[in-house]
Amino acid sequence: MDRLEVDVQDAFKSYGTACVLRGLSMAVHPGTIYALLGPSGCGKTTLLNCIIGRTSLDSGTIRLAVRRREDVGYMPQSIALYMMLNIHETLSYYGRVYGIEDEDIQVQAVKLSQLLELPPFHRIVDTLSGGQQRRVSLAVSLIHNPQLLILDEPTVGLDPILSESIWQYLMKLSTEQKKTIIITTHYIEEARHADKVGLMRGGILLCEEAPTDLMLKNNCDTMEAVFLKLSYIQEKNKDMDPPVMSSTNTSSSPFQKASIFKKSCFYAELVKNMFFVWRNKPMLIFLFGLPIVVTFLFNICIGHKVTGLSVAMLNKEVENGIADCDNFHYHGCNLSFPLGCRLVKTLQSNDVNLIEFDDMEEAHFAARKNNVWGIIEVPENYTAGMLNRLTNNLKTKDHNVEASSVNVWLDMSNQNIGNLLKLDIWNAYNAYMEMLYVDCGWPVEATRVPIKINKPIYGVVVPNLTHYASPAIILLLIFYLPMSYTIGVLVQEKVLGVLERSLVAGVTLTEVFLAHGAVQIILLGIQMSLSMYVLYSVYDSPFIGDPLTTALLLLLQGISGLAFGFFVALIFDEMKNATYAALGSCFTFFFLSGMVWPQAGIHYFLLWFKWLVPVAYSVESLRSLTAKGWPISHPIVMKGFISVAAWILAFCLFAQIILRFRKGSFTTT
Ligand SMILES: Nc1ncnc2c1ncn2[C@@H]1O[C@H](COP(=O)(O)OP(=O)(O)OP(=O)(O)O)[C@@H](O)[C@H]1O
Repeated sequence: MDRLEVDVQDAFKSYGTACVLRGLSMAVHPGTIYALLGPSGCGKTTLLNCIIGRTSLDSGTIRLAVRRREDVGYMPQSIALYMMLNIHETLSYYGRVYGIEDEDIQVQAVKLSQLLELPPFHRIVDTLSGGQQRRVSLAVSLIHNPQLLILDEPTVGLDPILSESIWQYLMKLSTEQKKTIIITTHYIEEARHADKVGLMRGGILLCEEAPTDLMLKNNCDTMEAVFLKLSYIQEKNKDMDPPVMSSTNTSSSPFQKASIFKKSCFYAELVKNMFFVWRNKPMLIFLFGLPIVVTFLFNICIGHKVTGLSVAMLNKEVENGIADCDNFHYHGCNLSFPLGCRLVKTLQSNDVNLIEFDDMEEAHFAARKNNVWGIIEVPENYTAGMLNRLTNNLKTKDHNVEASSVNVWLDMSNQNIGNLLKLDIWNAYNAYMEMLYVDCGWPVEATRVPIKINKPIYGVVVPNLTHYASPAIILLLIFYLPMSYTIGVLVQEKVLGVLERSLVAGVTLTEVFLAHGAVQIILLGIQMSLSMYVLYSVYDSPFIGDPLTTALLLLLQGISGLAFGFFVALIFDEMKNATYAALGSCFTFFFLSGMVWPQAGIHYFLLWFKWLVPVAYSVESLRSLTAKGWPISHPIVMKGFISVAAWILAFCLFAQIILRFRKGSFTTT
């Protein structure tokens, strides 16, 4: 029996309930061109996918004379090229994936360029015409001079002259170099050039013969006529003896198991990723610009004193309201100066915009119209009441308590503004009272609340929200930037079919992840430095910890973002779904990270699930590192490191599980 280059026996393959290959057998001899013809949807691509190991058969066997992926050249139906690379980089990438030395790639690239009339090497693939891209795609499948060539519709959309020249080249390859070529095409007449034609319909081969023999046997002048005749016969007999799948006859991968890490593939991926980043200038600006813009905006917009808030003022103890306050001498133990005016002056010096009202009804109306954030009413006998209260202390009568109380109504619909105003009013009261006590030579301590807040153990006397939230903002940034970049790049590679093409060529997902990770770590280092510079140097967020430990925690957090992005990219094949997943997780992580509100205030039920958030423990850890200067051995800091490391491992494990579930959908068997 003749040795076969490709031998397919009783192949069955279904997608769900649709049976695409139904007991198909096919024999391809070495050094020949085999044209696989058939209508759209008859299963040609599925058959080729099974041959090259992109997916596996449900039943049946595929035997190849070649055992290594490097001996197969595959051109998919879609263009499946990296659009950002130029022609030379594209050919070099695939050449390296196949383990060819750079000098040999150069020689072969020049040869293919002449044969296929490729545009100049420096041209970026994205700028080429459809026909030019198809020729580059064909050159990619030939760059390593493979023994077996599998071409899925290489001539589709090409002009007849170019199609003819490609056929001539393929014929030369098979006759002179004894290469075996399997080619699918919709252009049935083109198949006359092949040594053997397989007419496929409804998942089976109607016949397998030399084109001239086929036409002779069927008494037809054209291949089209043969195909029509055989299709008609099959249609008539379709109910007779449908092929039955043998459950015992299962297929295994036709290729030798390759190692999961090859230096050449890693290097090819690494160089390709670097070119990708370098070519994509807008993306680069975004990647480096975003940390700067976010950290600057964060510091500019958050945690600052709110000034200029308007408040309605009804000062009933002076006849002409606030204007009268200017008529009194403010300083000294001047008890004829109405104390309400002291409150007014202190509030004004604190940038509260007091708007005078004579009538309480009007003041409320202004609050309802959102013109003021609250109303302050100083009673008619405020000063007398207050002095009486100060003098009589415990013996103060109720009417004096009433007279010495300033009434305040606040619009608390905005918690922050309401609380800030409340604080302004408390502070103004305390300030004017203290000043009065000093001016009159009374003991100042007597007016203070008898609780002494001493120098803080950590942090500053007046902490600010920016300092509190900065560890969360930097960690979330460092998590999300690599995550979104990874999702963007990998899902795009999947959509374009380039990831599959690389996997078919022998690249493993481990190499993809490591090469991608290596480039990401460089980007991450720059992003981290930029964010830290803005937060800790330009804006002076508290930093008394060890910079190296801090950088290590941030780096690990970045890698966990990268692993999460990889995991999401494996699950979703469409960009929009991956984006939804990223956005959904972003909001969840944002709230549970304790950025807006301390984690201790989160509902206890959710607190049980805090460990499910990859940034939850690291935020506390980073805060302790930077603001408290605790070492890595401190349990709180250590928890952050353990949590991030565990998440990296967990995401890698989840990715493995996804790969097992999705085996055959975009990974090679
Ligand atoms: N991953 C998949 N999941 C579900 N159905 C699929 C999948 N891939 C292919 N099919 C279905 O299998 C059938 C055969 O598809 P295939 O791509 O092999 O046909 P084809 O002969 O190559 O068609 P064409 O000439 O148009 O490329 C089609 O009905 C297609 O919808």
